[in-house]
Amino acid sequence: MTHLLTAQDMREIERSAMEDGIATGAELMERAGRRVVEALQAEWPDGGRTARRAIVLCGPGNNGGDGYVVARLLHGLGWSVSVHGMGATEELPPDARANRQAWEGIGSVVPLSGDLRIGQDRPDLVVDALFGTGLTRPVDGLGGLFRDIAECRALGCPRVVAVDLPSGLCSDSGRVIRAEGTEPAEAAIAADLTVTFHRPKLGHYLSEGPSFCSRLVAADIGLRPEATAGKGVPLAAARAAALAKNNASHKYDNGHALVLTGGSGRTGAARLAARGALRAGAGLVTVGVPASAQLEVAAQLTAIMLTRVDDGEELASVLEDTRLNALCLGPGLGRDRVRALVPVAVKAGRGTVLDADALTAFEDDPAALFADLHEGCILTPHMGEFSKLFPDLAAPLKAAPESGPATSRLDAARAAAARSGATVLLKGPDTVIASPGGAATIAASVYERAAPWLATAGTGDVLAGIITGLLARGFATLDAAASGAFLHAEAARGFGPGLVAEDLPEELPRVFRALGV
Ligand SMILES: NC(=O)C1=CN([C@@H]2O[C@H](COP(=O)(O)OP(=O)(O)OC[C@H]3O[C@@H](n4cnc5c(N)ncnc54)[C@H](OP(=O)(O)O)[C@@H]3O)[C@@H](O)[C@H]2O)[C@@H](O)CC1
Ligand SMILES: Nc1ncnc2c1ncn2[C@@H]1O[C@H](COP(=O)(O)OP(=O)(O)O)[C@@H](O)[C@H]1O
Ligand SMILES: [K+]
Repeated sequence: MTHLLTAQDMREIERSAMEDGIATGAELMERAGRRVVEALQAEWPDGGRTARRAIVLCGPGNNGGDGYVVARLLHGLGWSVSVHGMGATEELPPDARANRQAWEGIGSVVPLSGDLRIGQDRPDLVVDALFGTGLTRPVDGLGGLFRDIAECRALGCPRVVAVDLPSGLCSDSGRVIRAEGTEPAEAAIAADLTVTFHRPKLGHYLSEGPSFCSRLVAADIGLRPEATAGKGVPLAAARAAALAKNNASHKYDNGHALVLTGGSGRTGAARLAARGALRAGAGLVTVGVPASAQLEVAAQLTAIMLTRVDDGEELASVLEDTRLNALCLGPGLGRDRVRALVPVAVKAGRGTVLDADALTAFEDDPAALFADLHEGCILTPHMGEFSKLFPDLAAPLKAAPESGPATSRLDAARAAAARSGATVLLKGPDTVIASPGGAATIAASVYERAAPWLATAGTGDVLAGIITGLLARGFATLDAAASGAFLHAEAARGFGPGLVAEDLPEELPRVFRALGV
């Protein structure tokens, strides 16, 4: 399982490797530079040409130090290399200084100026080794150069390789550190290939990170895997063994999910959720309908059952059947039904997914919702819904982050979980999931797992249903949310272009089979 690290985690791992004599800083830097060169050779094997030209941009810290190693190695491979560096040699940290001096035995270091324009030179490659995990404030005075690089890159030349992290990006949040009023494109360098070391960082997966990294390689620099134990946030995955059904089980062993719907004409969302719950493997799924929608829903369902739930009292009486062990409220529910049903549902103490209307209906008084939430509850907002329930936590995500580490979507989800007492799943290509105790996971549909066809109406309803189905099957809360988000994205990837929400539940059997369930 891949764990995403913070910059602090990485510094600790590096420090303990040096203390334990696993490697010196100089060795790690040499390996880092070498891995970058190997990765770019593997990425662009068209390098048979002899007269290749690279511009290497080196910052004032150890990221710059990696850059001087890359410059030296490319030179050794016959590249024509020009190096533009920040800071005076004697002010660089020791390993970076030594590598700059080694480069100065080969070529010169031109002081980096914001007036540099690579368009005139047309290099084949730009190596961005300005800033990595140590960026703490907006990059000053290089906006023109960054724009120039972006414009040339858009024309197909040069290729840009980022050392560890695209400069300007915050390693912990994936957000571009920039002054209010500046554009991300003038505050960070977008890369074609990003080569990071040991393990990916949170910033490679969150927010703008993937679009600035483009492609990500995590290269081994000889740090021990054990050093990472207990650190980082796992990427969500699903386990075949947990998803398999016991051969001796009967339907009630796999739980009974209840999905509440709104009135006539707005039952599609709950039906999508119910289908998601059924395909996720719940033993039974029932839709709770008001009188006005009974015929409409009955005409549309077959394997899914139906029960009348007109008000809170009826819901309480339906929930006397303790075999109903997982509830889903929100998709298409309507504000009035939310107010009537959500308090009853939450007080019943079952695994409960609250989505859509069940969140926004509490916009005026989120505390009224939070008062009754318990550890079996999962809130599944997208950013708009999140902003309504947690406006103060959403605000820093909307403002330009002027210092690093910047508040991340993960920080916001963790704070929301702690405040609400429920697991919070904040949706997006970088879905973050946090439980009230602080445990978290990231279900990212980025890089080779991109699932852009999920951006269509109703897919969130299916996600709520899949998670409800897993809760019904007995998955622990965080696991249900994480596995559900993973399966949902895999279903979208499996179906591919043209996906609409209805396709997602029907794709799940193929996802299970591919996982070896
Ligand atoms: N950890 C590991 O295991 C390994 C790490 N390795 C490499 O080290 C990198 C981390 O190095 P790092 O800590 O020196 O930070 P880095 O990103 O070079 O920047 C810090 C410098 O920039 C400065 N500075 C910051 N913001 C600025 C701004 N806006 N404008 C101007 N200056 C600014 C800051 O100055 P200060 O804030 O101190 O004033 C400081 O001088 C990491 O990304 C990886 O590439 C590898 O060698 C292999 C093993
Ligand atoms: N570009 C994207 N890449 C990956 N997943 C996405 C993308 N856009 C949306 N999604 C996912 O699709 C779902 C959309 O849910 P939501 O916004 O609630 O839509 P709806 O309310 O129409 O069902 C979420 O699971 C979200 O994470
Ligand atoms: K960099």
